[in-house]
Amino acid sequence: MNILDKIVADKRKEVDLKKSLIPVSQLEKSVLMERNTVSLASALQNSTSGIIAEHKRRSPSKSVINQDLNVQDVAKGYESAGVCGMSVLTDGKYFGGSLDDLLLARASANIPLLRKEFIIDEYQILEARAHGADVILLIAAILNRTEIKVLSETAKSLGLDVLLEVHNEEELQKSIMPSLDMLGVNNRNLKTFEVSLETSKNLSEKIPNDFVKVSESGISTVEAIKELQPYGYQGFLIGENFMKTNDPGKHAKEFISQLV
Ligand SMILES: O=P(O)(O)OC[C@@H](O)[C@@H](O)c1c[nH]c2ccccc12
Repeated sequence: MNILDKIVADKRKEVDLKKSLIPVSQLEKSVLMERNTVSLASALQNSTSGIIAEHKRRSPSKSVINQDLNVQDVAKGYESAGVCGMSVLTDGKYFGGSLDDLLLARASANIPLLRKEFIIDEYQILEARAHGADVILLIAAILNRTEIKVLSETAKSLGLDVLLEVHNEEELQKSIMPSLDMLGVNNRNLKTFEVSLETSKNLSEKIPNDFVKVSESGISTVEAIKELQPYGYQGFLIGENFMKTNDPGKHAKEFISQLV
C-alpha cells in the first residue's frame, strides 16, 4: 500500500469515529457558522505576490519541520507579512496538526484560512466551516469525479472556496467542473514524494482560465515564483521553507517584499 492509500484508510476510520462522537447538529451550533467567509480566490486575483503560507509541523516526507512554534504567533506573523491566505494542516497522525490549530489561527488572524486535510466526507467540510475555515482542499488523487462534485458543491453551499489539487493531466481532466474556484498543481507526488516545478509548468496550459491557478509545494525561492508567474500562476503555496525557520512570518515578509 502506498502512503496516500494508508493516510486515506486511516482517515476513513477517524471520520467514522468522529461522526459517532460529535454529531452534525453539534457542529452546526458553532458560533463560527455565522461568520462571513472571505474568498481566497479573490485575494489571489487582487495580489501581486499570491503567497499562501502554511502551518506544518511535520510531514511524512520530511518528518520534523518545526515543533517549537505557536500556531497563534505563526498566524499573526503571516498576517502582518501580507500573505493572501494561510493553510493550516489539520491531520494529526501524519502532519501533527489539529482542528484546534485551525481554531487558534482563526482567533489570531483575519485572513482567508484553508483547511489542509484529506477530505473524503462531507462531515469534514462542515467541521472546517465550524472551526473557522474559508477554503477547503480537495485532492483529485483520492477522489472520483462524483465525489469531487458532491464535496465541492457542499463546500460552496456553506460559503467556502474550493481548491482542487491535481498532480497530472488525468487528474485534471476528470476534475474540471464549475463548483471549483482554484486549481492547484502539486509539485510533490503524494505517492513518491518526488518534487519538480516542471509539473506546474507542464500542466498550466491545460487549466482553463476561469480558475485561479495555484502552484503548490517545493517552492523555496523568489526566483521559483518569478519563473512560474509567466505560466499563469497567481497563487503559491509555501510550507516548509517558512516553517523551518524560527520566525515564519518574518521569512514570508522578506519573500513578499521582493514580489510587490
Ligand atoms: O512544504 P512545501 O513543500 O512548501 O509544501 C506545502 C504544501 O504544498 C504541501 O504541504 C501540500 C500540498 N498538498 C498537500 C496535501 C496534503 C498535505 C500536504 C500538502
